[in-house]
Amino acid sequence: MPPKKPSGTLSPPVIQRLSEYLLILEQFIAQEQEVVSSRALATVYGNNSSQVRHDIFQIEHKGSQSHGYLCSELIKDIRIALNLQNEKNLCVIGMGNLGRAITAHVPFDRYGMKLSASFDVDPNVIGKKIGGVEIFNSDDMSNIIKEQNITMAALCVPASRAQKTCDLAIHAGVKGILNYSRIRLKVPEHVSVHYEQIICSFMQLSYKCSL
Ligand SMILES: NC(=O)c1ccc[n+]([C@@H]2O[C@H](COP(=O)([O-])OP(=O)(O)OC[C@H]3O[C@@H](n4cnc5c(N)ncnc54)[C@H](O)[C@@H]3O)[C@@H](O)[C@H]2O)c1
Repeated sequence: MPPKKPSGTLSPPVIQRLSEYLLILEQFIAQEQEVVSSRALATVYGNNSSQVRHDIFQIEHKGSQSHGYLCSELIKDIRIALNLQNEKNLCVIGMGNLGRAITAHVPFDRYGMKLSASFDVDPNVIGKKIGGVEIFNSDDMSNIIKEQNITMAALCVPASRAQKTCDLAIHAGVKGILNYSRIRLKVPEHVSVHYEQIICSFMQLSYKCSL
């Protein structure tokens, strides 16, 4: 049977909460807790039960609210809703400190993604493997992205190289970019960019701590 497709379009905040519920539900399972109420999930997540119920309602989960949700079934439906059933290939571009850390430590394979290649320009690292993933020469990026049907990239190059690298990756077929460099990227409409700046999270925390 072909894998089930996600049911519709979810908003970015709902997608973010669902992905975090998924991690919490996995912790419940690890602690051998089979059933969870919306209130318990909300308490751990830090929102309220009506928000949790509303989010779960959007993924057409058939579980019962009155007796709690079966964690394993809810995990299954969240994975379908987030389209984690169909494996997507991704790459890391720029294998310096950050690129190496992502390659070695992010558990992509548990969430329907395969880190199939990484790229750099430094001859000292090209040809090596980190976490079983080969570092290819950036000059070959276009061909390898096409050959391996890579649709997502983590961009970990210096800011001065980010736009050009991003353009090359998109031209080869990448549709989603997680951009760690500090510049805002210009991309065509069909491409999604997410920006990750750890320092911005600290700035937000710093602001809250100074109130
Ligand atoms: N978002 C965050 O929270 C965060 C945190 C740390 C660093 N950064 C940013 O991430 C990027 C990487 O940081 P880092 O500490 O790993 O730097 P780094 O200098 O250790 O690594 C950069 C790597 O990119 C490679 N590179 C340069 N041009 C390239 C190209 N055209 N194609 C492929 N590889 C290329 C370099 O050879 C090097 O290996 C920088 O832009 C940095 O500012 C962001």
